[in-house]
Amino acid sequence: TFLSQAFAFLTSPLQKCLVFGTQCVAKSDHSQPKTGELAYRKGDILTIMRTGTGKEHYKARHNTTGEEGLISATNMREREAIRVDPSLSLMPWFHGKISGPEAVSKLRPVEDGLFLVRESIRHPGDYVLCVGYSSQVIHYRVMYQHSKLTIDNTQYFYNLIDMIEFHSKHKGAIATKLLKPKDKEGTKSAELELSKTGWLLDIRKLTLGESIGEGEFGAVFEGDYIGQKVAVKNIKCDVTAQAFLEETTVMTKLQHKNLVRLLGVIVDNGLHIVTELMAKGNLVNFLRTRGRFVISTGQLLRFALDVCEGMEYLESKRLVHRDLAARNILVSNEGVAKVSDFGLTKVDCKASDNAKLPVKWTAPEALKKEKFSTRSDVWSYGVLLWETFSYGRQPYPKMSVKEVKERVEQGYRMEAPEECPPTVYALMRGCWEAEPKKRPSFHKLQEKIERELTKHSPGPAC
Ligand SMILES: Nc1ncnc2c1ncn2[C@@H]1O[C@H](COP(=O)(O)OP(=O)(O)OP(=O)(O)O)[C@@H](O)[C@H]1O
Repeated sequence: TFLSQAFAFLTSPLQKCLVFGTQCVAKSDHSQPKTGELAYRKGDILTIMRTGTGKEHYKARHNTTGEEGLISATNMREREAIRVDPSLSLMPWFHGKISGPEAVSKLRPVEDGLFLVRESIRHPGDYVLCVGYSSQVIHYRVMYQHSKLTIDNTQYFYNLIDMIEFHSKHKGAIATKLLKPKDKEGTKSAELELSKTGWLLDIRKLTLGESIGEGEFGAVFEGDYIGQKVAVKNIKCDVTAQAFLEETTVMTKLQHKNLVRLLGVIVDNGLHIVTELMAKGNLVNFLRTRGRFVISTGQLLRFALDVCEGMEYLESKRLVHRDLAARNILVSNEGVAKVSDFGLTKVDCKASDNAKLPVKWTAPEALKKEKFSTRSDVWSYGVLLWETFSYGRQPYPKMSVKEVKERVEQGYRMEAPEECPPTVYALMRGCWEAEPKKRPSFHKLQEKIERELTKHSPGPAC
């Protein structure tokens, strides 16, 4: 509840200026459009293309019909954010380890096509698909073979989500199509929730292009979603997909010019997370491939300011990023830097698993006492400033993670990058104060960077 209170959110009408790509929901029918206007029904999702003739008018595209036309912003609302809710599940029909008789009792009264999946007790690691048919419950053993799942040794699936999807559309080797999931008590279908709130996109409208990056959990592809360039992360493993669902629900609450925007998700062949395309890739590669002869100090300051503004917004939502680093900053086609990768983002809290922490970026109190806060994000921001002004170098060069941990604890701090303005180095040192309270806020950092920026011309966009 504390999480949902923190995010009690947004069904307000749209008053502010809408940017390209914003998705909104129609508040009522508009079935008799005048020439040039777009027809839509209550609940339809529209994508803003550009501002129209009047202040409240926008050119928009209908997400289902693909038609374009003018709309009035007063008749639209922003898509609702999804509450962070641990009961949201991509597999609500998965009941874990329960026995056959238990499964049968859950499926009573038996209906044709009513189903659930359980983990086999007799064959640990295998699953059982239990389906109602002709007043009986049939148990199909799902075997794990060569890293894939199969019931009949002819159809193979990457994960349970895929298997259920397939048999909802085709009978295949089983007695009936899967018609109705029997949800586990206490779970809510994420797919239904995403669909109700307008965040579920349609795979038929997505065209995938080339691979543009490799994340820890899968490749990222360039794509097109009804005319908008997008980036798509596909997560095939269902357990990982479930974990990413949390990152995604956090992203539904965030709308800021310096945060990579979520456009929606697709549940098909695992989970597809669709975000705006950041054509110039991540900041580390961007800086390394261009270097100091191409990118001016003014441009570096511009990036630093962009990130700072995005972080100030996150702070205003009481969110802590916990993985702020130049590799998680992406650069748009227009050269705007935006914060991404909200995988570890949490409301101010203790870490639950610090084995995976990015040590070179993490504040000492977060490493030692698991105390994450906006001020520990400020520490990471200092390291990000260092990476930026050294044009994408690895921080604490030549030092091992263990060494960094020990020496930083004893007071060691990195030297200024070559040709770094002294005022910027002073900011880094401020971010690296051992005492979190002594570190500047993102607001203060923003003011200082803005002041510094007035001394440098930003230079041409790279
Ligand atoms: N929206 C995007 N636009 C353009 N490129 C992107 C986008 N998202 C990711 N990429 C590219 O793909 C790479 C991998 O991104 P991804 O977020 O999957 O990596 P990651 O940091 O390992 O994250 P995770 O741990 O969440 O998998 C990025 O470094 C970037 O180059």
